[in-house]
Amino acid sequence: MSSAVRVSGLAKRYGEVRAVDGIDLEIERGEVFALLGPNGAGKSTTVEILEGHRRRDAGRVEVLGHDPGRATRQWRARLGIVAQTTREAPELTVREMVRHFAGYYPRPRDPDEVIEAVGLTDKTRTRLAGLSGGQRRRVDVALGIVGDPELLFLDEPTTGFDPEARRAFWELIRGLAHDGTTIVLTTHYMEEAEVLADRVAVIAGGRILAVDTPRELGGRATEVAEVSWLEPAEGRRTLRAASPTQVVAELAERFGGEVPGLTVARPTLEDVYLRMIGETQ
Ligand SMILES: Nc1ncnc2c1ncn2[C@@H]1O[C@H](COP(=O)(O)OP(=O)(O)OP(=O)(O)O)[C@@H](O)[C@H]1O
Repeated sequence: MSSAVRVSGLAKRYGEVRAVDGIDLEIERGEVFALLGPNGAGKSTTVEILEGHRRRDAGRVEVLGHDPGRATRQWRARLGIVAQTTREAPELTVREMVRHFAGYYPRPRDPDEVIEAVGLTDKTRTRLAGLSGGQRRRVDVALGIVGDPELLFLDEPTTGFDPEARRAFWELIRGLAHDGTTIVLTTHYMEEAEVLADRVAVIAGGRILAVDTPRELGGRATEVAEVSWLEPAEGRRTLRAASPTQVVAELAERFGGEVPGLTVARPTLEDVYLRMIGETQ
């Protein structure tokens, strides 16, 4: 099967600012792909070009087999977009808004099922103006998926969510991915990328610094680990170890069982990400 997204040599300038400066990218169908990068890195510009909402200066772009620069209605109907929250139509109820959007698509999902999927069943008859910020964001997600898209763009989808709502949202996205929806996600939450993404791309200054699985980005999986434990009468000891399992086995033997306060840690996704970004500055 062809890729969902194929990009080569993509470039976009705003005056002197090179917002996107030669990006190559390939996203498989069914993949959850996260774009990570600091403010102003070029993520939104890239995504807007993929969505057909912004013109590019150079490069080849194919999204679901078509050039977004020549978007048709049929092609657009195959995409779902959850951009930043709009404050449109505050007088409509949740159900009215979702039904209204369903009408734009040739084969929409059932609006009430979508409302249930985003956890707003008890707010079905509430006007948008009466929702909290996190609830409004869930409506945005409902509008993005009601067309049953093949490819879903999520721009910082869980900003303003409480932890429970965020976890419920992750379940929802995992369900969509499981059913074959390709998902392109931008986020500033490393945990979100770690939980959801099959692969992440780190972008800074309009360029891609690395593309890998969250687990392996920047050599995370093989990097030296830190083994730490509580040594009686001494306090916490920490050892850097290329073979942490060996160190733990030796400790277990010496303590004759449970090692007090034992932790084994490798760099988090955030550690690796910050190091990559730091090296570009
Ligand atoms: N319409 C515009 N006109 C002029 N400059 C722009 C415009 N949109 C973006 N830029 C600039 O292009 C660069 C990339 O911006 P972009 O919005 O793509 O970054 P981003 O990675 O999405 O950032 P954030 O995480 O803050 O959303 C920035 O330097 C920004 O100031």
